[in-house]
Amino acid sequence: MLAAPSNPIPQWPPFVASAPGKAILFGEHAVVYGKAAVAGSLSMRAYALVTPRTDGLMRLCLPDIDIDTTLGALPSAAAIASLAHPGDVATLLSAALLPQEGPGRTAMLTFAYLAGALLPASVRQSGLTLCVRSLVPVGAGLGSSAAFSVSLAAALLRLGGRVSAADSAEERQLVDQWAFRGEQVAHGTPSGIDNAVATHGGFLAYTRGSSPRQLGAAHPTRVVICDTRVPKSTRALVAGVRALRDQHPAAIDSIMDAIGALAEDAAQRFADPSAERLEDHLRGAVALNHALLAALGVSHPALERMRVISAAHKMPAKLTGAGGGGCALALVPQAGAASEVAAVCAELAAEGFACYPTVVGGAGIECAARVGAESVAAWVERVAGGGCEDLADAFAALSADALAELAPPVLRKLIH
Ligand SMILES: Nc1ncnc2c1ncn2[C@@H]1O[C@H](COP(=O)(O)OP(=O)(O)OP(=O)(O)O)[C@@H](O)[C@H]1O
Ligand SMILES: C[C@@](O)(CCO)CC(=O)[O-]
Repeated sequence: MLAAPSNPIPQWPPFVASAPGKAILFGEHAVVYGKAAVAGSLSMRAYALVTPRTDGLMRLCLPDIDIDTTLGALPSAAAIASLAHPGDVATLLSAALLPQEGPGRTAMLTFAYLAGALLPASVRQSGLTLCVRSLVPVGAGLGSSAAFSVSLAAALLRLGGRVSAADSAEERQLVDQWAFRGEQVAHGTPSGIDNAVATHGGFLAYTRGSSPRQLGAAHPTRVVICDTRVPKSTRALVAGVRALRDQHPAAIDSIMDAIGALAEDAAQRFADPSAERLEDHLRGAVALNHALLAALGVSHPALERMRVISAAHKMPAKLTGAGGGGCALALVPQAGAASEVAAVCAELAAEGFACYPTVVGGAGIECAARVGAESVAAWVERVAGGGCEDLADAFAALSADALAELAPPVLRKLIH
């Protein structure tokens, strides 16, 4: 068990912990079976604003999923430590407090687990408001749950005095470990790749059970992420692949080996100083990886339609995440014109898909009580137009464009 909370911050100003979504470039599903996967962080991020209270309440304000609620007593750290699996946290809470099912239930359980384990007594007594806003679409295969868990774990660890800016290797490792437990609450048996990318940022090669490896010079890669808006369940898709493997073990294991080989090869090539050579390689490998995933039964007609459209614009694409709907990513040639990206997005939008032209390979977790020269509180008040009674309410109402201003400066340079 990880060490108990220590050295709490006695008085604290509002601060924001933010973590990115992820796109898996190679290796989804095979990673569950011990193969390598390569993933990168997105410029789309979750932002958790934490503000102090004095009434002892825990307010959880999650406007993206229509939750604004106040939790009474949290489970004790000892009760959390005694659980056989983080997902059992529901047994420590009153059923009347929780929605029966859905994103709200999962998010509240994740919060109860991490806050119960990590919040020091002083903050439990005084209370807090947590408001999470995210530009990562929920449940689309872009790691919204990991972005949520990582920003939450970092915020709570900071309140316990165990993390400050979350910028050292030690602090990041701690955030990653706790965020993984948050992911276990949400997903049962996740591989850990999503929380590793959301914590460390850049590009990572990951094999279950080993520490993630940061990759090479990591040329930031232009992509179009396309959300087919077809709902999917990661848990059900992973279970479906397992059932297929039970029926055809040798064949499915060969597919897993092939996917793993593509990921390993790509991981090596990320060290290539030539962005052109890397791009050439990735374009072929992406198409091949998608074909193998389709053989596992995790594609969907909407994903195939997306691939046809993007291929016509010379942008090879693959599903990213669990598949079964959700998202695909198309590689944009580094020399591709903005008009070509706009054209492919317009065609995809005409199919009812949501498009996000973005960059893979940006920053990981960040924790800060300042935005440039301003305090977080002053920044929220100014951007919200001033006169806010409640900082969390103002934050909840900010536009997506305003939120994007909170992205780390390095990332903002890449996006614009
Ligand atoms: N903006 C948010 N506010 C609150 N909770 C969130 C938010 N975004 C994600 N979550 C939490 O994450 C869960 C979504 O997890 P899910 O695995 O379905 O999607 P994903 O992480 O986007 O996809 P994948 O795991 O395939 O990448 C939600 O049910 C909720 O608990
Ligand atoms: C499908 C999967 O490989 C990726 C989901 O983003 C599941 C996992 O790794 O936990």
